[in-house]
Amino acid sequence: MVLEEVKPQKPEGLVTIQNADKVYGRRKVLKDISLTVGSGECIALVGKNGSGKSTLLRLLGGLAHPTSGIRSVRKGNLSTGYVPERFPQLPFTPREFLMSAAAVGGMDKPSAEQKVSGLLQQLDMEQYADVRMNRFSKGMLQKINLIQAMLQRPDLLLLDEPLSGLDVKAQEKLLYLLAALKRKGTAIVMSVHESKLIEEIADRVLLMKDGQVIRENRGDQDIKVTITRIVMIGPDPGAAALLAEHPGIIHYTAHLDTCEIEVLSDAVDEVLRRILDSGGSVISVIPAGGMDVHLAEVANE
Ligand SMILES: Nc1ncnc2c1ncn2[C@@H]1O[C@H](COP(=O)(O)OP(=O)(O)OP(=O)(O)O)[C@@H](O)[C@H]1O
Repeated sequence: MVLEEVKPQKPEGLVTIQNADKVYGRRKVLKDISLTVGSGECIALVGKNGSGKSTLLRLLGGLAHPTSGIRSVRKGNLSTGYVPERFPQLPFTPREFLMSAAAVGGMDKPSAEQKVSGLLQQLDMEQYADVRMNRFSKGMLQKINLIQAMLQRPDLLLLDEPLSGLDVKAQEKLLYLLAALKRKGTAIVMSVHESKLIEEIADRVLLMKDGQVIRENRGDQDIKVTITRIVMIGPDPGAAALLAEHPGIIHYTAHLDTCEIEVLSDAVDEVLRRILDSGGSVISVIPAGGMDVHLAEVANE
């Protein structure tokens, strides 16, 4: 018996960017980016503030054009949903806003009403459907932001920090909605730094630094990408700036007395060593699972 070799199916390319640069003024904020997004795949973009994640999302969505290089999309219609990082406080109600977004997208009124109500309900926003959004909190605005992008079951969903402002319950619901969309074939590209979202739905993780993709991890390569949060005191500003350059660090937030950094877990040992070598002290290390390991407690055992 001859067994036919079954080749794994490559997802259909929805959008491709080839050797793209993006220049703003005299600054090259994206450098030689090449990326194909296949249908139904989920790509997470991680990297420090200013590394180019939002710009790449806008390029993929055709909301910004590459200064050089090419963006091409598959033949036919490509419907795209985009969740920007910040959503304005508009003087409309969610129902007014979402119904007009649906109409602009060509949805008929009965389907739009059904979809809008369903999504508002799923994200616990039904009771605010007719309240003006200029009184909404950041999390409430983010939910409306997400609903407008998911309304028409887009082929490509671009999410800029989708969990930002959402409480734990809303995050869980969003994860569920995104996983369902992905199963139905929607491609998702998201700028993200929560390991929960990465672990549950990302097929590929691209680490960006200074406008370049410096590393790519694929789920099928069995490389687990998890993020660990380290809270520390110090070190002095010079050493802190050097530390922040470490490619494993994807987020660096300085508070009044402490610094909080998010680190790819495989770089944690090296980063901890650097913190201690440069005179900083570590207050806590919080691995992806959310278990808070207090070093002071460990030291006292
Ligand atoms: N419209 C613009 N005009 C000028 N500079 C811009 C513009 N958009 C982005 N930039 C610059 O491009 C660089 C990359 O910005 P981008 O927002 O893509 O980074 P990011 O990784 O998404 O950061 P963050 O995590 O803070 O959102 C930054 O230095 C930013 O100031």
